[in-house]
Amino acid sequence: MTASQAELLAEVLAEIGARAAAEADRGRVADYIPELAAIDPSQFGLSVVLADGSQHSVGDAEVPFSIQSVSKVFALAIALGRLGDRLWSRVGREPSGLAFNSILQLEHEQGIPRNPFINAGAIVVTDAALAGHAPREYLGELLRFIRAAASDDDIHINDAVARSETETGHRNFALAHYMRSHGNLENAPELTLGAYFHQCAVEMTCTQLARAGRFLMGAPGMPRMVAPGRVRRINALMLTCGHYDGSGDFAYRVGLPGKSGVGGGILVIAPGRASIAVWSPGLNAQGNSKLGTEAVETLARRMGWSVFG
Ligand SMILES: NC(=O)CC[C@H](N)C(=O)O
Repeated sequence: MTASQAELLAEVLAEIGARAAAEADRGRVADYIPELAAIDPSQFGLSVVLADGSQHSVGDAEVPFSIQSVSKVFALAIALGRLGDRLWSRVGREPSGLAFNSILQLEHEQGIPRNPFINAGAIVVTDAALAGHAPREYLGELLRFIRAAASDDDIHINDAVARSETETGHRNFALAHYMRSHGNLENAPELTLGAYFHQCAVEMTCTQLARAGRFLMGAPGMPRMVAPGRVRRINALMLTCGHYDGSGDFAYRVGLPGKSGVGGGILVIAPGRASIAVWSPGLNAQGNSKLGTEAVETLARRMGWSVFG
């Protein structure tokens, strides 16, 4: 990065931070998971790791938050490592055009979820990643993967969040049981969901998450967790499916692969250039961070980082 680009990035981050602090309409915090309903919506953080390894942050970038569905990216990397392309007989690769927790398509499509990033798809991915192992072993592997990707051992699962979701996760239980009835879940729904809820309850800061995303940048010198061809495909799925029924809008506005979570975090990859983590707990109508989306829209536009040139 040249000195003038570094100057531009510093200017853009300061502008994004100031705008986020002043924003009155911050979206709505997810309240269907009681532990998340209590999060203060005034928070905002953003962190960027560049291809030269430098990291640049603004706002509450050191505050841990629940990464929720951003974890689906790491779970997918692990499941693909275990099963390879056999995974695609159990989950598709098409955008769903429906809410993250929708059950609608499963009946028409023989219990095969549209993609690995909607809840139904991620539950199948976790079920596949378990591959005969106990949830505790899988979660250990997931944490090892994330810690190695982030080069940071201080990343943990928040048990209170996992418990809170287990108690209220009736929709996810319905999805899991429905897929089990179609023979698309190998384990008992309670077992797979136990792993899934804990996976969603991983907590990270923006600085940690941006570092954990480095393996998806496809840039020299970054941690190599999966093969380059797989990195491209995970990015393709993030671009087309990473924001549920808001994926088209995110691609249009930001032009980069991204994966959101209902905790208000988004991991965004500028291939070859940057790994970006943004967090603001208030969500838009599709369950994606409102200020987070606006912030990466500004960042990508000002830095010229769209994958579409
Ligand atoms: N969009 C999300 O982040 C959803 C994840 C959440 N744990 C759920 O299963 O409902």
